Amino acid sequence: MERNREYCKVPEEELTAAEQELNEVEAQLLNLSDRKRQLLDRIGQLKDEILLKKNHLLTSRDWSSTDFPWSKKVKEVLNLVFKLNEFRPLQHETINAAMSNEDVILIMPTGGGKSLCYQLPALLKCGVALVVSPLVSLMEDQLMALKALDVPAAMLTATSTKEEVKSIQDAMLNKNGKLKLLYVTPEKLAKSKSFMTKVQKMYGLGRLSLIAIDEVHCCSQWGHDFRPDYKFLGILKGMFPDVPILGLTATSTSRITVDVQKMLCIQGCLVLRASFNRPNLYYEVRTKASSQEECLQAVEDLLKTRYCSQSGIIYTTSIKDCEQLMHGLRNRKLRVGCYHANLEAPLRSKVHAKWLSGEYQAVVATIAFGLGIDKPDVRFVIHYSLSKSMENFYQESGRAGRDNKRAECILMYRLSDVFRISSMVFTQQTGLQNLYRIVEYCLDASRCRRAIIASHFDEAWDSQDCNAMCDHCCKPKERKEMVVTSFCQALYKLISNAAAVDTKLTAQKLLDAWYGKGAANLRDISIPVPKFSRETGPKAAAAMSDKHNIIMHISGKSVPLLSSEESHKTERKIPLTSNNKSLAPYQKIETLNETMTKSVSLKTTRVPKVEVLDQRIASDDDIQVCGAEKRRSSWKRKVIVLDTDSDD
Ligand SMILES: Nc1ncnc2c1ncn2[C@@H]1O[C@H](COP(=O)(O)OP(=O)(O)OP(=O)(O)O)[C@@H](O)[C@H]1O
Repeated sequence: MERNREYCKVPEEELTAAEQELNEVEAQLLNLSDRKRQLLDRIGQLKDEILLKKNHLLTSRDWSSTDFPWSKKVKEVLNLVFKLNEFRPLQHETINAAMSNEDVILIMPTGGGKSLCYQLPALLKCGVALVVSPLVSLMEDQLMALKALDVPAAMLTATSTKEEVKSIQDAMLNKNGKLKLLYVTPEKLAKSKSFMTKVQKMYGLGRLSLIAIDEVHCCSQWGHDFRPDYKFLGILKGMFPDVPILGLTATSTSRITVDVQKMLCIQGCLVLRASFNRPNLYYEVRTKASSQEECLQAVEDLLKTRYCSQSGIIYTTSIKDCEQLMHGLRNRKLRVGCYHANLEAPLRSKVHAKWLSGEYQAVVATIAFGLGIDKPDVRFVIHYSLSKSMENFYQESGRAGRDNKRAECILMYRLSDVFRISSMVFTQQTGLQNLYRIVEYCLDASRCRRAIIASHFDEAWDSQDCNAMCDHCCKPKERKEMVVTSFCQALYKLISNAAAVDTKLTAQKLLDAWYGKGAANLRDISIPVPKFSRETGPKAAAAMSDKHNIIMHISGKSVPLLSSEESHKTERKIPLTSNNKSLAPYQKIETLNETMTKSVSLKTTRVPKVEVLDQRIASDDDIQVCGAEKRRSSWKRKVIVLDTDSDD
């Protein structure tokens, strides 16, 4: 009996001891995991510091010096091979950095002369430079220009013949080969193992002189042009650590640049950024009429008077618009051609050639007409509807005035185009965000257009820099600020009313109801008719929807309004019209019936953020603060500025 009790005591004691030890181990684990977290944080910080230090060191070097061992040769090649007298801003710096085997990201506006920055070092260095370029047509243009200068260059694409591939691969590995530049698409690099093996061999022979990556912003998901195959380029630095990488782009915000550095594993590299200001470009935003006829008339007037016998481009959003506008203008006896992705390549080349020769005054085009356009005397670029992002707009409008003479960039804005484009872009990761930046550019009724562009690209701006080269600085409008609380409440109420009676609500119907027009069951007599004109109404509505973080998604003609937090979750619930091909993948997810696909039930959408925001903007103090400090935070979105056509 006694022995038994003793026997029981042993496991009890052991259990207590084990539990105690477990507690101690857990406490230690907790301490260790705390320490692990601290160390990881610190390692991250130290890595950042090292990168920053490296970047400061790189940035503080005088890259424009003419005392580098290769400086004399650089000047000679510039004059004798490229037949140029002087460098343009940042070209010399980039070339010196590439010659020093540093990785560089060069951000230089379109037409600034980026190609020379890798072509010239490629000629000076031993071996072959690999140039990654996104478009075959771009590569062809480059090869043509290099051929004219007698520079040995070649390109490899998916359509290169076996013989071409063989002769290029031989040239890559031949110690005495003359080849200096090899253009390839990112797809070729990503998908052709045998080609990558040849590049590795070339590297082994010390013949890979540098890697230039054109349109490098395509690496970043934050960019407007993300290309999945660019992701593959991330392995290059690891494979060829001592070969300098030169990333080139015309458009990159700081966020995109950091992302690109990460993707390419060249964090802390030298970043050279040329000014985005194109002093010779005049920027203007015009209100676009609602009828097709009036829009055509407006473009006709511009082409026949202001731009009479001048050359230009008219950008449209869709192929259908492009063709319609071209026919409309031709019917009005204007010499225009159209250019879009659905045309066969020979036809596109023909249109391009006719435009270059002056046979066509303008090309009506989609964004397919862009990369590689190098006509110096483009005097106007008209955006027949807004672009999908500031980056797109800047790049497209930047095709004007490459000869540095005055040229004009006119954007025709109307609210309904915002709806159309948002339906095209809302499935893209940053599609709506990007679109709203350009909407802000259009809606801002007083700020210098160039200042908006500069701030978008994180460039310092002085109000004197514009030199009256935008519609606002040229003719400053009287500025009026309004508190939009009551307007938000009015719109919210109208939307709620429509939801209550389960009625479809289009943007037009919403505005009609606000102005006391349209279907009686959508109107609300308790809501005062706005005192500003009907033309200003859509601007105000769009300004509020954006500035108050209510995002408009369009599906067919319905306009659900969502708070930004909810938009992501709710996006997939938005039913789609069957004719909206770009959104087709989501249609598979949808189980909604046909009637639902034609109308978005407002009950399923979430609007109430308006009220929350309104409470916060109810104080006059708040409004003054945000008026004085517009960029401070989301609270900047409290006041909208309306056109002077408002009578209030
Ligand atoms: N230093 C220079 N002096 C005079 N002209 C130059 C100089 N550097 C480049 N150019 C010319 O400027 C034009 C544009 O150059 P390039 O095509 O390299 O520009 P880019 O920056 O690549 O433009 P995009 O982004 O549109 O491709 C070309 O006609 C080129 O010959």
